[in-house]
Amino acid sequence: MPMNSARSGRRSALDLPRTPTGIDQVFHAVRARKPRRIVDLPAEPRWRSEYVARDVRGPRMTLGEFGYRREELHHAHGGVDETATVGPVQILTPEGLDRLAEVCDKLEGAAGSSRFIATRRLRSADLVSTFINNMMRDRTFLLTCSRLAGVPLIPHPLRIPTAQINYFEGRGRPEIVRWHRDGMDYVFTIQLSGEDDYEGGRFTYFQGRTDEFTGVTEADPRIREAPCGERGATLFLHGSRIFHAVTPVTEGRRVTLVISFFCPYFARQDSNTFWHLAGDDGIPATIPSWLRLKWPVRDPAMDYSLRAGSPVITWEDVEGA
Ligand SMILES: O=C(O)CCC(=O)C(=O)O
Ligand SMILES: [Fe+2]
Repeated sequence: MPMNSARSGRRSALDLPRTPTGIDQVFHAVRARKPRRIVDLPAEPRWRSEYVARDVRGPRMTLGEFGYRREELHHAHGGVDETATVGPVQILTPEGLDRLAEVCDKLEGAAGSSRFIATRRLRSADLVSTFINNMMRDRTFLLTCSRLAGVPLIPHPLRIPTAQINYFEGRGRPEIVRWHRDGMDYVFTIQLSGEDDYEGGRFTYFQGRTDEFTGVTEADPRIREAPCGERGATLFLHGSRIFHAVTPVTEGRRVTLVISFFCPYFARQDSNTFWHLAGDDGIPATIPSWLRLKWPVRDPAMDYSLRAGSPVITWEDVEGA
């Protein structure tokens, strides 16, 4: 079993609030503001394909191990999309990680507060950072992510949620990630700080179906902690099917980059909902993105790659490892 049970901090993990749903989600959508644009962009190092680590492999859990039945999962290309978690793995070389951490540090001033899921975050980081944009659209990086998840992946065409930097500091109001499931299906979280840099900040998840989460108690052994303390630790999560949260950072500073991908072949099964997105970005910003996601296409790999400004990744590419 790749992940350890959360012994320490289990109590505080379940004390975390849950992301609003239903009518509360609509209130968030009405109040939420479109992500800010920053005018003075910091100078950045150049992204290089060599920053992608070689032969990235890690422990994997299936959605079956979370209680999902095969018939509930996406089927395509003779297989089942059943990867629940992979990792943590080191997806970047030490130098690549240093450069990415530098880039994310410099963007902190542009982060905005939110009470929806993560307390302080910068949405659409790839629209302001050429480094992150190029990293996410690098064919070697995309193939590495696709092979970890087992399906062809490109950056999500919704654009605003596709690259989010979360910042946590242990002073003032506690900075957390509420219990939530992501709107996104294919989510990689890269730790840009190491556990020596902060206290708290545990990545906690529920190893059960999302419809079993309500009413879960502190003693439930399915509340677990992912061992993501190492700097650079990258965890893949089938985000829409797994409840997860981050406990408050009580001291120091924790920074993560959360990148969300899209499988063009499963475009119709994409798990995002309009109100989940609008809860974070507001209604006006969500409408055009939503149309771009839902508009039918003829050739999914090609057409969605155009929408996401990404190289094309096909099933054949994933298999040709
Ligand atoms: O910062 C983290 O470790 C996880 C963040 C997360 O789950 C999210 O932003 O959706
Ligand atoms: Fe999340």
